Amino acid sequence: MKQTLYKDFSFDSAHRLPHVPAGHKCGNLHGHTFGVRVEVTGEVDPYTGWVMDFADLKAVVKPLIDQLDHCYLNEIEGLENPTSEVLAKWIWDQLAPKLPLLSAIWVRETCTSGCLYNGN
Ligand SMILES: Nc1nc2c(c(=O)[nH]1)N=C([C@H](O)[C@H](O)COP(=O)(O)OP(=O)(O)OP(=O)(O)O)CN2
Ligand SMILES: [Zn+2]
Repeated sequence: MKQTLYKDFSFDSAHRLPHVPAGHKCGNLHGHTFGVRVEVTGEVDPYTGWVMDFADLKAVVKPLIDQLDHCYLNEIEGLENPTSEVLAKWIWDQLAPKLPLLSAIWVRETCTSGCLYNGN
């Protein structure tokens, strides 16, 4: 039986979107408390009753979140245009080699806006 687990993280950072039309508010430097949800999908081990330990998931993801926290995202290699879409794929690319069961990355920029990337 396969099931999907998730763990939520957040970080506070600044960004601006350099490719928006002139006058677009997101071309200005601004900040968000970004939300990141990391999902893994796999078989539930019949003995442990879990796909993987939430603590092990956190141990893999937290160092990356710490790298993004309190920084100017545009200065990070690969995040020169840090839309939610670019950020979700960037996070996927960083985590996939370390999390074989990775099945989705959610990035939330505001209470009402976000992005889902599942590696396709
Ligand atoms: N497809 C995308 N569109 C926008 C992105 C993005 O990453 N991908 N990003 C932004 C801005 O960064 C902006 O900070 C968030 O936009 P928005 O949801 O419009 O923010 P609001 O607070 O104005 O939203 P409300 O509708 O007031 O909740 C813009 N677009
Ligand atoms: Zn923004």
